[in-house]
Amino acid sequence: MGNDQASTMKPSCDASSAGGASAIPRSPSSAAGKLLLAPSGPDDENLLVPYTQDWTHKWKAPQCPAVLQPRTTGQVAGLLRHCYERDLHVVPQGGNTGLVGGGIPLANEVILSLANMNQIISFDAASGILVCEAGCVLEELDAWLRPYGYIMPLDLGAKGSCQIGGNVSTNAGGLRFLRYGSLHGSVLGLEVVLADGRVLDMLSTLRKDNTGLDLKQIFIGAEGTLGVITKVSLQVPPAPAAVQVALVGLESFEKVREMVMLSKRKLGEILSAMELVDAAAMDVVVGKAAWGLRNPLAGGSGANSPFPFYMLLETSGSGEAHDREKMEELLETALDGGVVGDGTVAQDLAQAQEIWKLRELIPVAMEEEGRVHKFDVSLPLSAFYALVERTREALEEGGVVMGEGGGVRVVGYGHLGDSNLHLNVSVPREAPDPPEVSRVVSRVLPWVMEHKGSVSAEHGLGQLKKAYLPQTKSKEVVGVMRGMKKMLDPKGILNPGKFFPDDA
Ligand SMILES: O=C(O)CC[C@@H](O)C(=O)O
Ligand SMILES: [Zn+2]
Repeated sequence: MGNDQASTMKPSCDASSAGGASAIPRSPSSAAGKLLLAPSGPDDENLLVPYTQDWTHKWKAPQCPAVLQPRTTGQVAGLLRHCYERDLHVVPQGGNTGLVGGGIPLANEVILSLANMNQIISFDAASGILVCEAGCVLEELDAWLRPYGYIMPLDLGAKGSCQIGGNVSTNAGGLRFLRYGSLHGSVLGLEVVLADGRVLDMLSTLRKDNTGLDLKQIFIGAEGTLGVITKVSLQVPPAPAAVQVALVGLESFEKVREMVMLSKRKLGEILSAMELVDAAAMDVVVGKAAWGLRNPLAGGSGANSPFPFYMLLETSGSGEAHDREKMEELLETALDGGVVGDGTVAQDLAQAQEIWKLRELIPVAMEEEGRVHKFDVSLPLSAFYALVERTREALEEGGVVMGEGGGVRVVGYGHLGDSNLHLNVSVPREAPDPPEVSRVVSRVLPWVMEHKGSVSAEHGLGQLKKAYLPQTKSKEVVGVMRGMKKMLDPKGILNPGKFFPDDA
């Protein structure tokens, strides 16, 4: 592509061959040309399943008459106007990769899929400003930008399926957050269709614009309750010329905290990711023999995971030799000072990808273990891992059978650099949760609140956590949020029963 200003192009990359694609299933591309998917007989029974259920099998729409698949903003507006006039409820849906049930109907809502709106509208290679439709798949956008020397400012395990409109609607965080920050900063503009079909053109491509309220911000993270995002304008960062990836093993969480400080000090502005994997999480991923992954720090010990903690460190900079030297110097200092027990720096891209897989595939590996209670929380580093230990201890004290082979597994991992912990508790799928498990998992989020954390760091509220909104925000704040909902969607047709608690 020779032009600086690309226009109306479909991302050409095949995500399944783009490398590093996760095993999170791709949502099927909708049948070309059709604007509506609706079962018309028994043969069509499973037609809507990819839209009405999520990949973790936790959320399932009891009844969904149809999936709407518009191709243009005008069609989205027309469909919403139609639904608004008839009081039909609508669930906007991107790649259906969310983890809190935000994109799955609760009753008989229709689904409005943005998958067919997947065109790149423009890209300015000098400023790095991308404008595209909401249904573009994240990984395809990233691959499309690479030849221009740019990347997407966010990266998630679900990149092969998730769509940029869904990312923005849920204010998704992910693996590059530490470096490029929140979508509240990267998104420059949005086009949004309101419940009654009015189109809000806020598709600015300016980095600076102090005229009036920055209205687009209220739609970022609103989970489709205030309007449907149809187009997105983004500031995308230059692709780093040099990337280093290291994995270190540590003997205690106290050492992890020391390493966080040391890494920040030694790597400074080139530090781009700092992820935590505990031994239990490492065991689960390496234990999937068919995946052929190995812990590079396992040595000859025979154990999958000789250390209780691992940190994945990544730098993104512009000088290969300089960045490598910095990473090696960090490891040397950390080893000499007894902060880490062992460490390795990836020698090439393949090794770097292998290390990243050990982290990115944890949610997929846990899904194979059973039904997973997922907790996505922010906690001060002083309380960070205590939550995992406390959960494990409480289950053990309650006599719950733990470990592999049908037991309950508790793993802790996440975006350490952002103080974002993912605590996953898997239970065997076949049986309902033992009462002791239910009791312990019900105590997790109250504990997080007691320790001044957030009950949803990056996954949103959806159905799963909507009850927590009034517990984490004041009455006045929730009141203003409700007022905005009333003003923009007075009939409450958009994503009903999500985000807002039933009784607030
Ligand atoms: O499944 C989870 O609990 C976390 C998923 C995702 O946010 C991740 O960081 O891998
Ligand atoms: Zn995450």
